[in-house]
Amino acid sequence: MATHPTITTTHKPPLLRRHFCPPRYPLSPTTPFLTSHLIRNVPVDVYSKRRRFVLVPPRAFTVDLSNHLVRDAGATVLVVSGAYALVSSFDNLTQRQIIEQSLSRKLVHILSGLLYMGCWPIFSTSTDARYFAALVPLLNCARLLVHGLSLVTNEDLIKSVTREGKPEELLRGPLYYVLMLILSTVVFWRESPIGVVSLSMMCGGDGIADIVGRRFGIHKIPYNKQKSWAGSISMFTVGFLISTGMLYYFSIFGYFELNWPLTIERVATVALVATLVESLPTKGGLDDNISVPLVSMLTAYLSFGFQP
Ligand SMILES: Nc1ccn([C@@H]2O[C@H](COP(=O)(O)OP(=O)(O)OP(=O)(O)O)[C@@H](O)[C@H]2O)c(=O)n1
Ligand SMILES: C/C(=C\CO)CCC[C@H](C)CCC[C@H](C)CCCC(C)C
Repeated sequence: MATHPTITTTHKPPLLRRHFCPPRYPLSPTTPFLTSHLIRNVPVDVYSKRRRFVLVPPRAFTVDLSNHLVRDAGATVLVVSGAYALVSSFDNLTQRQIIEQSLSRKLVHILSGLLYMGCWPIFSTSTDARYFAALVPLLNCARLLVHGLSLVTNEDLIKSVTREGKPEELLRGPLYYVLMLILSTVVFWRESPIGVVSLSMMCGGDGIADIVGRRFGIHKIPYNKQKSWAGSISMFTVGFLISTGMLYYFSIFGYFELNWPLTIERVATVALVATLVESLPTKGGLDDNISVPLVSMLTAYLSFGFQP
């Protein structure tokens, strides 16, 4: 039989947490665990003073914790399957010559990161949720390494995400891309506009610059004959629109509240700086999948402030 005190109150858990978590213990989704730990180890005098509040059976918290684990593990499996399905679908479209390999690569570039972010609300509110989410790009990172180093051959992956069909290409753009997804998920997650805007610029903005620039980029940028006005203008416009749309999406879930006139100015600044950096000549220099998200993070950090 359980030896814990019985529940004799109608107070809801948040109230209990307030009583049992002194200010030095942050109220976070892991608080239930800390709370049950504190209750069991609470010194006797404090315990007796607050006897009427020593009410929460640790079992309830264990169930709460395991609910989060089940939900996050399920969400991870779902998103990993989604990533696998996306890459296979584009391989299929390329094989059937419905789209060119270069277009497939850019569509995977645009869609995978944006859909990945779009899935973030599926994860629980636990503080560990971001690490479960980061497992998705991490597994893809391992997949790129294994195939990029030719330890295993997978034509699907190579055909849908490389330009020339060489395995070693997986170790450049696609690898940097998933590394940026991991970085942003772990550092910013869905609670900060910084990560959301930076990934939107990398996926949406940079991806569209290539698609539009290759097709309509007749007028080249004076300082970089490889890039065009059409590519850069579309990067700025689409990057700005996708970033704003993503921020709106996350604000609907209540992850952050934004002052919209100010947010629009800030997103426009980030989009402008990212577009300028993307337009620079980078022969042998930093890949756009590193420079665009990093410079966007820095600009967003300076304009939004850090809200991890
Ligand atoms: N601002 C831009 C960006 C890209 N492009 C077009 O898109 C092509 C690919 O650009 P980019 O992605 O920057 O080139 P790479 O780094 O070589 O390719 P990738 O990022 O796909 O590895 C360019 O050759 C150019 O035709 C453009 O016109 N204007
Ligand atoms: C071609 C790419 C970059 C070159 O600029 C992108 C490579 C993408 C990866 C191989 C796959 C990444 C998958 C995402 C981490 C998860 C997507 C999940 C979603 C539900 C489809």
